[in-house]
Amino acid sequence: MTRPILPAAATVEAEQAAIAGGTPETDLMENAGAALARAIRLMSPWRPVLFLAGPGNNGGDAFVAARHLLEQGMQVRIAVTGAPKRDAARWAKGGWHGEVELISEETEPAPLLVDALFGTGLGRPLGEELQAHLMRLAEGAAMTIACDLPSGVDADSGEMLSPIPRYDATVTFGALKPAHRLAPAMQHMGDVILADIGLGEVESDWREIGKPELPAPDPVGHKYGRGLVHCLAGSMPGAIALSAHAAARAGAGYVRVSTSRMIDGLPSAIVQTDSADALDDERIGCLLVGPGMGDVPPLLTLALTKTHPLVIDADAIKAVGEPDRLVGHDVILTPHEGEFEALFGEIEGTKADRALIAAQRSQSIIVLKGPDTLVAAPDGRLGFAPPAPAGLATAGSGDVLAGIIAAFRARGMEPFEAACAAVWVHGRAAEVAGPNFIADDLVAALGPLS
Ligand SMILES: NC(=O)C1=CN([C@@H]2O[C@H](COP(=O)(O)OP(=O)(O)OC[C@H]3O[C@@H](n4cnc5c(N)ncnc54)[C@H](OP(=O)(O)O)[C@@H]3O)[C@@H](O)[C@H]2O)[C@@H](O)CC1
Ligand SMILES: Nc1ncnc2c1ncn2[C@@H]1O[C@H](COP(=O)(O)OP(=O)(O)O)[C@@H](O)[C@H]1O
Ligand SMILES: [K+]
Repeated sequence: MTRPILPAAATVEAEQAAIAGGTPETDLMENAGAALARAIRLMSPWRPVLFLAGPGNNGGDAFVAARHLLEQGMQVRIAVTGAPKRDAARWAKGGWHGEVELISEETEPAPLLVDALFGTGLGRPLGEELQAHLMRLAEGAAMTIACDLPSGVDADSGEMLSPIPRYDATVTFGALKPAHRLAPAMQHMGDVILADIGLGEVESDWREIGKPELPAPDPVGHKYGRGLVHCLAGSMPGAIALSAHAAARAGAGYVRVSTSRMIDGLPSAIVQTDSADALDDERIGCLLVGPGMGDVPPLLTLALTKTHPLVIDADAIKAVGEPDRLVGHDVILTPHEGEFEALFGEIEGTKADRALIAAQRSQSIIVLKGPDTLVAAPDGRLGFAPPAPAGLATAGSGDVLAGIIAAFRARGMEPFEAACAAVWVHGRAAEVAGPNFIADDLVAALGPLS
């Protein structure tokens, strides 16, 4: 099961629904604080802890967690910004019988810092002084954990309203928030641990992309049944060669490239053809256009005259012109930010909003790439990629991703599922490939993952 992701307002709605269903708010906070304490014990059983508690319910969670840890014999201190402003937080503070410090220059760091200043309720940047205390106390700690979100992060956009330290872990409740999987905040989260606090089954069209279930080869199937990927080569055939190779290693039964001249270095198993008729082959499970296309827009036009499922990448994205040209086709588009803006212009909102609006306008699956890749569907589904190595920022890695998507689509996966699965496999291939890999190494890593 993949982990649900909810924007801040929807999190509050889920919380309110649980309360309306008979779970008191204080029970939710008790569960959150107990889960935070359990995570702390698992990660660092005996380090003395300093909790920083803010005025809202994020701070309330800290008082509950501190009580649990003290009962378990740990050394715990708690330092606050002031008095709690919320009923549940006041209740939580009432259950704490230890000392309470006021956060100031005098506050001594501890080996383990837990930041429970602000969570989903952060409405503005931290005051300068508080922000400086947070940084100083984080620097003085051997390990840092954020309660729900690092304080300073906008839960929905992943923007940092104030600078924040890098945390070893973030413990969140009920559902992930978009910021856990959006740059720049995501790089500061460490491991993101999701705790069940009694909200029940959280329904959301937004989910973290998890390990996919790929279709198993039919024991009595043939190569076309395993998926025929057809690639259109353009003026720079090296890129489509990478895509074709990736498609083959990602389990397509047959990979073919339309090219007017032989491409060197492609495995012999990949068929090269200059026959125009090859494109009318009804067995084609996915047609890929764009990698290395160069300034040859008729290639995209040609692809759009066919009814095969399409992956449109790289130069071909810029050649689309108007998003509604894609309506009525079965398309997965794989833009990076530059290609996205070239096709869709400037769209207001968070990265999540922009990807969903683009999916609506083009009636296509949008794979909006970057360190925080998103997969958006016109029906509102949104997949958030788990973190992947920054080494993916290397020439040709996008071509490899396009080839994997085409293979999974040709293998019969539904377009949104195929794109999500490919993004997951691409990220794991980068982990397997180790440091300083080149795009060809990603291809080599695909076999066991696909
Ligand atoms: N959802 C759930 O199911 C559950 C949620 N839980 C927990 O609740 C958290 C959300 O709690 P929350 O809504 O009280 O907000 P929170 O983040 O504590 O801060 C708001 C307070 O800070 C203030 N304030 C804001 N920005 C500020 C700034 N820059 N500088 C100074 N002050 C600032 C703001 O007051 P203001 O001054 O704006 O009136 C307000 O008083 C959530 O992250 C999770 O940990 C769990 O308990 C269990 C169930
Ligand atoms: N810093 C990063 N961390 C993780 N993944 C990244 C990072 N930068 C880029 N990527 C991924 O690498 C791939 C790059 O694709 P693209 O920009 O099309 O490059 P190219 O055109 O060189 O193939 C995308 O899948 C993108 O999500
Ligand atoms: K926090």
